[in-house]
Amino acid sequence: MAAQINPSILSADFARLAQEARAVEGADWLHVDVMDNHFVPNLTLGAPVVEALRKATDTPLDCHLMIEEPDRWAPQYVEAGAGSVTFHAEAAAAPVRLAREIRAQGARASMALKPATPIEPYEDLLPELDMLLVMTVEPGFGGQAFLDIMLPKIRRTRQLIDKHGLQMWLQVDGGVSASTIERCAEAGADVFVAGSAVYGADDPAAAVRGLRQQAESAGAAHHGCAG
Ligand SMILES: O=C(CO)[C@@H](O)[C@H](O)COP(=O)(O)O
Repeated sequence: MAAQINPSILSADFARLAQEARAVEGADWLHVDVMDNHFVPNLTLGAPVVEALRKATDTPLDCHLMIEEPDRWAPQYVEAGAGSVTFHAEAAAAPVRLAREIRAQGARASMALKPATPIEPYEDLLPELDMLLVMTVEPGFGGQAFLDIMLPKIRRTRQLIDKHGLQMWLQVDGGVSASTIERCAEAGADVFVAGSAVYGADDPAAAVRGLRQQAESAGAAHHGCAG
């Protein structure tokens, strides 16, 4: 399977969300950043907007919950139409139970790690997940500079996924652009969230195609990314 490019609607025009969602048709998933002003210092949208987006586009929704108490709230996002739900390791009270609940509802279960959170304590949890998200900026805002220091963590996460023979996806998010995507792909990522690099481009759909091509040339399609 090819590398996946997930445009982040955090960089879109929130007054024109439906059109902005359709502007990136051809993307693999639409990345929806849910922020509660507690887990991160920013506030975006909730389940009713996810439900509206679901009706506005055929692109599946990849919801990244940057919220406290994901154990309580994540199921609402599956009900609203998310095809993938990512909760944060730092916020989940019972990550195994939560991942199982998301999967039982019929969505893909994913867990995110903030830059300072190591992957190693979560090794035994990986089989419960469909995707692991390594944040490459501090969560909260689009348009930040990519943290190169996260590349070794991406590599170590890829090694753990391969060690266990898992088919799960490895997503990166934050500062992913034409200048950084190849480094992420070489390190082992196969799902790429890009906000400003897509919505800041004159032609967002062409930006998605360009990023995908770069990621695949750098090796992202060879990491065992399975649909
Ligand atoms: O989750 C986040 C930020 O917390 C990201 O999804 C950003 O929205 C990505 O934006 P760029 O760094 O690509 O501009």
